[in-house]
Amino acid sequence: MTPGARISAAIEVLDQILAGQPAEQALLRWSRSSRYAGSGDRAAVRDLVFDALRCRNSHAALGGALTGRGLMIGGLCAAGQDPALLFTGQGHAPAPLVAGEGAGSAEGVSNLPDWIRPLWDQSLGDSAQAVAAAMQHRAPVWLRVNGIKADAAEAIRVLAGDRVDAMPDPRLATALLVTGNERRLSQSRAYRDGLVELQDLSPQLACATLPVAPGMRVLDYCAGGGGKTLAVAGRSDRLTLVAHDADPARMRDLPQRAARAGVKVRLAPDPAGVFDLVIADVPCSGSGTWRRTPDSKWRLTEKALLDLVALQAWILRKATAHVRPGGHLAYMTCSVLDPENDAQAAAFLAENPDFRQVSRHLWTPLDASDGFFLALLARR
Ligand SMILES: C[S@@+](CC[C@H](N)C(=O)[O-])C[C@H]1O[C@@H](n2cnc3c(N)ncnc32)[C@H](O)[C@@H]1O
Repeated sequence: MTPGARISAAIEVLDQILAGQPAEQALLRWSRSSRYAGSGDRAAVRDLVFDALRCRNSHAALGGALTGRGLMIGGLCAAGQDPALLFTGQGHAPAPLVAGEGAGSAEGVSNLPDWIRPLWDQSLGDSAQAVAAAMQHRAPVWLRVNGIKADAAEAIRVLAGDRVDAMPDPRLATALLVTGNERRLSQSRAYRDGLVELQDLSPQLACATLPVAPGMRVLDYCAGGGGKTLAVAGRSDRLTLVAHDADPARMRDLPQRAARAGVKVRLAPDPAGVFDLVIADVPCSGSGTWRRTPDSKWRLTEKALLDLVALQAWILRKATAHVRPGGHLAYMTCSVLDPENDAQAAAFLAENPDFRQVSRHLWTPLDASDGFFLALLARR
């Protein structure tokens, strides 16, 4: 596909998304109906669509309309390119610009939904603007080195054998930043053999602070794909790892991932007994990951956020029953919003005087990567 044809495709997909279709669904539909598009084309169209969603309001303002076409014109203007060079009407390129298109200004335009801005500012204080600005850019790809199988140097060497470039990070010995050929990763030997897993730096930093020691019993109460279970597994020997999720289908890939990582994880539809550490990586707004899922930024509603906060409180109540006296509860979200983070932890502590807060941390793109919150709570 020519660059112009890719823009036409992105316009088509964005129009579907603006009409209410989830981004992944709209992209899938387009790629199914566009068999001529190669993998490079599909990746390029996806990048154009996600870039536009990250900066939806400012690109619409620059382009002159909140439409697929307006967003693409605005995106080119924001990148300092002349849209007229690609909007030629030739071949599969979009039609030439008309008066007013590409002549707007994005001065003072925010790329957060209006209703969330006061909450964002209150939650992030002095860093609110800088974090919002960071959310307008693509997120880097991070890997976690599986300490059971390799160290960082070995993982980098094996990745390089498959022409995937990665570099270590001074903040964490197990974290690697992918610097080249990330699309080859899933086919690489380092990934297939379980030397590395995809995991953002911020949850890695959070998991690295959890109190884990040989022989401990750990329950991952909202295990999903098992990202946190596996991060903890790499930290110590002889751990008993139990994974639970209200929706067992979410744990579908966990046995295979665990086998690849060389660890044993027991899936528990109905966990019993008490544990030294219970991880509650609860469903949340995902506001810390809006660089990766910009569509969800525009889909989140006040009502949905309230529902999530209520669900988080309910899950905490259930998970608490599994924390042994003297044990820990690790409450995690990939959100930067206070009602899901400190306010939730404070409400829990007010209801549960037998718990105390040991520590809390909010990571953001300013000091780590995605927005991620951890409150570590100890049972007396
Ligand atoms: C943020 S995701 C977990 C991601 C996972 N820990 C990982 O690292 O891949 C939250 C999970 O909580 C699960 N969940 C929702 N309600 C729950 C409940 N009441 N009890 C336990 N898990 C629940 C969801 O099915 C979802 O898989």
